[in-house]
Amino acid sequence: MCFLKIEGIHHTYFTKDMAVTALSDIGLSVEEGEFISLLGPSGCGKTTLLSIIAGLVVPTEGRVLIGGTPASAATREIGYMLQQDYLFPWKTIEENVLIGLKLANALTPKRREAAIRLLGEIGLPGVEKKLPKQLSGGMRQRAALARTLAAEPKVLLLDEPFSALDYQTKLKLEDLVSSTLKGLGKTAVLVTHDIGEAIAMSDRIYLFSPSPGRIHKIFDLPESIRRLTPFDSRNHESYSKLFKEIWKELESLEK
Ligand SMILES: Nc1ncnc2c1ncn2[C@@H]1O[C@H](COP(=O)(O)OP(=O)(O)OP(=O)(O)O)[C@@H](O)[C@H]1O
Repeated sequence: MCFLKIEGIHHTYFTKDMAVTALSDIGLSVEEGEFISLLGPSGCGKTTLLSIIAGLVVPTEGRVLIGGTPASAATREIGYMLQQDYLFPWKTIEENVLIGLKLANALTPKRREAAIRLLGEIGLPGVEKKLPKQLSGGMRQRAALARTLAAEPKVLLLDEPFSALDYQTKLKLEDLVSSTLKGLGKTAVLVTHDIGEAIAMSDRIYLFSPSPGRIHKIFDLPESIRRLTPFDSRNHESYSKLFKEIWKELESLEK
């Protein structure tokens, strides 16, 4: 069933002395539990589209539906995970993880218990009373994931969440995020510059072209690679072929 629907999105930013059309004629559908990636050259409107899905930017034209209802920033339907973890440095990990629920006046003992359990499940047992500065970069991103999931969003928006991490930590977190989201049946949209990451994590990749941002090509990943973990996908026989195909398309866009 189509869960996240993006219809006829067109967006122009108006500044004092000019207008920049960031997106034109964007339409796509994502089923519940699917993981898609947005890939493309710098400035092709990937972040703008995420902000529109999150309800943070109102598009000039078009609309976003989640489960048939217009998306809005005012609800807890959407979770955002960014390159920086944005944990509050003076709050403990537990306080950070629960902050979204607290602000939304939705913190219950059951949800608190579930959030603490989630911290354990994603490899952070016993860190609840620690401050962010006492954790490594990878551990902080795990805590950021727990904070995002604690609010029980229906759709997760991931804006280059691994790009500030060292390579080994990034590979580990790709596997962790993928298995956690699959386990919970969450729908996710990832923005990345990393072709390998997009292949390893996605069910489908949307390659954007710039000026204005449009969907240039869609890559549906074969079932044989989709059912693997991101790490194993990188070792699958069709990985290199897909990588080359996407790389060639990207190069043609930058000419
Ligand atoms: N607030 C803004 N005001 C004016 N123009 C903007 C604004 N935000 C983005 N743009 C312009 O819109 C276009 C798309 O930008 P956007 O950041 O969405 O692209 P992107 O694909 O995410 O880029 P990158 O990969 O470099 O992060 C660019 O031309 C950018 O300069």
